[in-house]
Amino acid sequence: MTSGVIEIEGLRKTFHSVRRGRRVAVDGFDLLVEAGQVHGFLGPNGSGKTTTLRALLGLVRADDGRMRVLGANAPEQLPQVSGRVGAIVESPQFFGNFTGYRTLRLLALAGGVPVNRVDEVLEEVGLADRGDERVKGYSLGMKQRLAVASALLKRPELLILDEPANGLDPAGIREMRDLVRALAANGVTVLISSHILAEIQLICDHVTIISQGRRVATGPVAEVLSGFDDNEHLVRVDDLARAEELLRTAGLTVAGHPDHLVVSGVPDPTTVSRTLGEQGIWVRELTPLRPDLESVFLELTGTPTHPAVPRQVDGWAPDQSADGQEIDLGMRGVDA
Ligand SMILES: Nc1ncnc2c1ncn2[C@@H]1O[C@H](COP(=O)(O)OP(=O)(O)OP(=O)(O)O)[C@@H](O)[C@H]1O
Repeated sequence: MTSGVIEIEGLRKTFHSVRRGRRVAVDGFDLLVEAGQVHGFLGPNGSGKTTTLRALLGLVRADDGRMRVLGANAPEQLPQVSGRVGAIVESPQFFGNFTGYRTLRLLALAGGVPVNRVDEVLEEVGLADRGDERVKGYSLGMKQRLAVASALLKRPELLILDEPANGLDPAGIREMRDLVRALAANGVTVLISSHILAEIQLICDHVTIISQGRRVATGPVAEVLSGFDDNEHLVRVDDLARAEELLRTAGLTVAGHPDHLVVSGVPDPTTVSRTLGEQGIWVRELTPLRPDLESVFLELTGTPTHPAVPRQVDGWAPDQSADGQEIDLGMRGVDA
């Protein structure tokens, strides 16, 4: 097994409820997060992200699979490493009448953290000048940052954030992004779950995509995207019809649009400009069309996975062992 900060192999979790029956939330899922990564955990609503994180942190019992956090078997050995892990997996609840400073001070005292750390974390999350205000006056973004501050009290090596941008306005999302980048620059490994694709693309260097409880892609963001690059180019010329005919005659795949053409399967764009230029058609625009995470995500998660056909993109074989034992590490967020 590769050594990572987070290692999950073959995680399975099925919920049974009288009202909703049997629901497979995670179906043989694998995840590897290595030191120093800002790793996006991406998937549509209900794809199993929160269940995976809750199982990893011992907040819900896994049915099957092997998990390790900072080398410790999860959840049994989590107490050995919990001081090195910060996690916000469920919406933190704060006392509205407490100030941000008082909230963190209480948490620091409860966690055996020196109280002078409170000012440092307020500074780190950009709340230094708002720490004396009551939490009930905070915006959602400020509350999220206060939650991150609480998770940073212990100076964690690993920070796990479940949907940190959820409900934030664009300014709040930008603040969260800057915060995560600053943490990563200080050497913190970060795992962020989200369904906001653009955010993952902007913040993360690595990504794992989950669909229906299964991993459908993983790797460096650029690599995951390049696997979906059809070498498409947008072409603008004055005589679209003639250009289309010439390119087709040259054996290229062309899609016509009202004011441009899209030529696919052309690694070298000079093929297009030469083919057209030789016939006196001058290219006004020739732009590569790169796939973004959004289109990759739709392609990967838009097709239902078949239970019998694993769609993992690399060679991890799920290991069927180690039953989870429920341990609450108090990492549900902040209960001040
Ligand atoms: N406690 C539970 N009891 C029953 N079913 C559950 C429970 N928790 C999650 N599920 C189901 O498991 C599936 C995965 O849910 P999960 O919350 O892990 O997905 P998610 O990817 O985090 O989604 P979201 O982005 O909406 O939070 C869903 O179908 C969900 O309804």
